Amino acid sequence: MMFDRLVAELKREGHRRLLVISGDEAWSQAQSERLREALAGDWLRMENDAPQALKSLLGREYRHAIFDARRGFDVSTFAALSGTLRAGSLLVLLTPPFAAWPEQPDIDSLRWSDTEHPIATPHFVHHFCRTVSQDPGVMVWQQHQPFPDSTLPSAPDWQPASGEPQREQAEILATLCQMQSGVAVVTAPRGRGKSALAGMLLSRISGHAIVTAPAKGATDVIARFAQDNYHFMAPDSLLASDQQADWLIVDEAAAIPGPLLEKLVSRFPRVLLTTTVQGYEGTGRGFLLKFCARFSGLHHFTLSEPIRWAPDCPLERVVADALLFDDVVDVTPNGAPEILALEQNAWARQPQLAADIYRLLCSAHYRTSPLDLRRMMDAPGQHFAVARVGEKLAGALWLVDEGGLSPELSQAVWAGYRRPRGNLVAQSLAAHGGSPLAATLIGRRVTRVAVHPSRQREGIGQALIADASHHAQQDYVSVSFGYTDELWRFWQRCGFVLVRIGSHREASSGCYTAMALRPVSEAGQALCVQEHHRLCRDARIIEQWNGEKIPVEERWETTLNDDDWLELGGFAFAHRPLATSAPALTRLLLATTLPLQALRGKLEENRDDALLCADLALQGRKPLLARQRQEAAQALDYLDVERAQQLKTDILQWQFFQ
Ligand SMILES: CC(=O)SCCNC(=O)CCNC(=O)[C@H](O)C(C)(C)COP(=O)(O)OP(=O)(O)OC[C@H]1O[C@@H](n2cnc3c(N)ncnc32)[C@H](O)[C@@H]1OP(=O)(O)O
Ligand SMILES: Nc1ncnc2c1ncn2[C@@H]1O[C@H](COP(=O)(O)OP(=O)(O)OP(=O)(O)O)[C@@H](O)[C@H]1O
Repeated sequence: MMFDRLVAELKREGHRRLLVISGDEAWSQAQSERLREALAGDWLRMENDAPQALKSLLGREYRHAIFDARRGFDVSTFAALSGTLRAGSLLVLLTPPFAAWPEQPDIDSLRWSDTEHPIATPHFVHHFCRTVSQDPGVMVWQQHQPFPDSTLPSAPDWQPASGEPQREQAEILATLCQMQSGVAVVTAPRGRGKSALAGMLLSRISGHAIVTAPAKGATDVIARFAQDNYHFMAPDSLLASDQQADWLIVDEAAAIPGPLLEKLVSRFPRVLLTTTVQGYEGTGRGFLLKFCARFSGLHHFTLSEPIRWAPDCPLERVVADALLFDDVVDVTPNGAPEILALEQNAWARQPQLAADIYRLLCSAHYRTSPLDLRRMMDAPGQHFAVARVGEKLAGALWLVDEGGLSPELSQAVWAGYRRPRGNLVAQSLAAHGGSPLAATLIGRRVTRVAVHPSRQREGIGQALIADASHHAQQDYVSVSFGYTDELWRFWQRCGFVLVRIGSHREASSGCYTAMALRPVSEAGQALCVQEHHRLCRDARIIEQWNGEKIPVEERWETTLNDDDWLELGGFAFAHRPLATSAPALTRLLLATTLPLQALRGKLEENRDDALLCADLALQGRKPLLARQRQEAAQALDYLDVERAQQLKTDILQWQFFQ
């Protein structure tokens, strides 16, 4: 009965609330089941094992839900779930007993910590428990304790929206209806009426319009408001078709891969994109930073008043507090900054400062999500630095330890036999570079760096990086970033040397991945020189593969050297990828007159894999690659059989790694 009254009160006020049930398995299960029986609703139930759940939650609505975080806490899905709940809903969160929780391994950590087994996440758990315990809007029900007092000061009655455009919606509609051409974007947090607005636009225009979205089920609200003018097509079939229309409407645009979206947008005279701006993956802010930045005449609108629920909703507030969704960049930090290095215990000792680091990185980086928050808080090997002006942040830097693999494992990574999790740059140096021992060196990778927009180009970024390199007890500082000329200029100014450019554009950013090093020790210096030299020597071939100009001094050579022999051994006798070995293979082909059809077809004639397979009567890519490896072995034997056999014996040893 008590819950009936609570829910009736929430409905009257238009609010939703969080109920945390914390106790042992049997007790918390029993309480959640009792609640479910007592209250009518959808009672959507989720736990950590639903990786696809997040996308399916955008644009939907439910009454009441249970999130089971007892084994793992996927906070992005938790936040997404909270956004789907209608006014008058409870979100029930099941957690372990608070006293045991900080030490309990969290299976969600397997997604963001490069450890073999799940780890305990004490910093996050303390932060979360502190947040919910201090928030009067949250009911925390602990086993062996009475149900908490659930009363809050009474809020006014809520008037749900009538169906007519709300004030903010009406203003945007008026502008959109006048728009002759161009791209408009509407961003807002959850439940502000973005989709309804898109539907209202459709019902008001006379021309033909197409709606697209990552999932059709998520466009119900648009369809409802669009009346008769609703024509949905999935993004890929729309791209494949030659459909024309006066308007293209893209709902949840940030969840569509950038390059696909770009092609779609360029085909229609008027485009409306809507997207959620809240920190979980695949959503908004990054979309604005990265995708929308390329349209000069972009019209950007925002909606701030919630419509799915009333303003000041207790559930919305606690989720934003727990996941640090709110912005900090509005305040300009004036004055000379002081650089300060911080370790992970800052989350316990100076939680406000640590939270500000995350917020600043979020506001500047299109990919920063709650996964990063959890990684920053509890994954091993994380370090930070800030440029601080009083209590405010002008810049923040996040670094992670890498490398230090055993020689055996590093060689196995070089040969392509092993690819353990983590160590992004350190492993890449071994897997794609010239030195089988590269991953034994110790590096510190810059995961993210950001300077407050009003304080950029003052040398703060450079000072943060210089300080990190100065403290480092290691061989090098590294960075992996989506290549743009501006960013590369920054890294160059920070003393970094380019060592690798990826062979594929990243789907999310449309950029090639670049890796660069700033050597610290002598061993780091030697590795840096070797890899940079290799890049210069191979640049011409890499450019042919990815069609991009590589910003290094090209030093193409046609003859095979010792590095090439090793590389070719790795390709012929082990599992080095073709793209990595392509420059050395190109030189190998120049050194022999053997037919080597599978290699020449690919590297000299640039033939499609399918055609090549048909010509050579091979059943697909795997047999083709096996043939290419055989041909490389044959050519090495032809050039110097003794050397080739010795190389083969050495490299084959590396697979017997325990
Ligand atoms: C792994 C990663 O984090 S990669 C992504 C890096 N971060 C981002 O892109 C977030 C948004 N950007 C930022 O926060 C900042 O612009 C940063 C971190 C890239 C640079 O920080 P700042 O403090 O602005 O750079 P700083 O003033 O130290 O620049 C040093 C030099 O780098 C070069 N540089 C920096 N920014 C730029 C730019 N936008 N265009 C061209 N050159 C640049 C310049 O040569 C500059 O020296 P100058 O101003 O005397 O010509
Ligand atoms: N003007 C309106 N009158 C009546 N109901 C409205 C109005 N605008 C929006 N709604 C309703 O409010 C709810 C939230 O709207 P909508 O789904 O458009 O928000 P959204 O910002 O797209 O949310 P999400 O990011 O969660 O998808 C929906 O149930 C929708 O039907």
